[in-house]
This record gives sequence, C-alpha cells and structure tokens, in this order.
Amino acid sequence: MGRVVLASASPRRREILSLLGIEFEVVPSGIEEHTHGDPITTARRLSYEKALDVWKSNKDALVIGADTLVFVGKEIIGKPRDEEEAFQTLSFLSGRWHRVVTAVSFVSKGFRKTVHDVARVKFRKLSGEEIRFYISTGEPMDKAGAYGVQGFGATIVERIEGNFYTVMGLPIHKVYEVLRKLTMS
Ligand SMILES: Cc1cn([C@H]2C[C@H](O)[C@@H](COP(=O)(O)OP(=O)(O)OP(=O)(O)O)O2)c(=O)[nH]c1=O
Repeated sequence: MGRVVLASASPRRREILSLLGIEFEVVPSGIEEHTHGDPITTARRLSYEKALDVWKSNKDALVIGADTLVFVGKEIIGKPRDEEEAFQTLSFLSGRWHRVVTAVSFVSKGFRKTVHDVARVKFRKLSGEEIRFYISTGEPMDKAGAYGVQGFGATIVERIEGNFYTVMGLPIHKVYEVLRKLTMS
C-alpha cells in the first residue's frame, strides 16, 4: 500500500490502527486545537488540518489524522485545565448521555478524504466521592470529556450506543473501508 503515516501523538490511536495489521509510522502534528462552528464540523476540520500538516513534510505517504470531541447538544466539552474543571465536567456528565465524534482525514498526493463517526455514551450516576477518586487517578486530566473509556473510565460508562473505537479515538471500521477502497483502486 506504500508508506502510511499516523499523524497523532495518541498511543490509543496507534493501538487501534495496529488492529489492521498494516505497517505505519507515527508523526504527531503541531496543530493547535480550535473550534470551527458545530462539533462535527470542528472535528472534521481539525482531523484534516492534522493530516495536512504532517503530509506537508511527508509527501510520499498516505497520512491519517484524527480528532475526537465530546459534546452535549452543540456544546463541546473540552479537556479540563485543572482538577476543579474535571470535577465540574464529570458532575455534569454524571447520569446522562453525551456524544463523542471522531473524525478521520486521509491525505496523500492527489487524494483527500474525511470521514466521521458519532457514538452516544451514558455515564452512571456518580457520587462526589467517586468523581474525586477518579480524578485522583490522574486519568481525566487533559482528556476530552475528562475521561478515557479505555482506562479506569470504563467503570463509569454504563452504555455505549455506537462504536466503542469511535469513543476511544479512531473509528477503525471506517478507516478500514477507506484503506480497502484505496488499495483496490
Ligand atoms: C471520550 C474519550 C476521550 N479521550 C480523550 C483523550 C484526548 O484528550 C481526546 C482526543 O484528543 P485529540 O485532540 O483528538 O487527540 P490527542 O490530542 O490525544 O492526539 P493527536 O491530536 O496527536 O492525535 O480524547 C480518550 O482518551 N478516551 C475516551 O474515551
């Protein structure tokens, strides 16, 4: 298939892409996160910016960039800046549904494509004590929505409607579809 580069610093994206059994390199992008209107448009745009940024210095490769956002309605629940904000976010998400979008962009010479997938996630009702304990594990810090479904966060997620890997950071079924079509063409 030629050289494949994953434009991501995220170990979990690396882990998910490895499920395909293909060889790839990892080159994180230097893109600053910012919003572009609604959550889905923002995630799509950011994934494209990440892929394009890395492609500019890897023009012989197919570059894959991704972005994951947690949102409720049209409101993006960002990464908590401190423990207080993590507490507020987790209290807000406690006992309710939210959505997670992961967008993925593919950039190579003469090829540009962006796909996305949305999953719904419901948290258990959490006590203040449970939230404080979860924060003390360090996991919520710097994570969209202040949790990671792939870690101890698994214990607070009651239901997922949609694809688990979309929540974790890479909708692998959609990535596979694009790569399969590319290798067939
Ligand atoms: C909902 C959820 C979010 N997250 C968080 C971690 C990140 O803060 C966020 C995704 O942030 P991103 O900005 O999409 O990615 P990243 O900054 O980790 O890496 P890169 O841009 O280099 O690819 O999702 C999980 O790890 N697991 C989950 O289940």
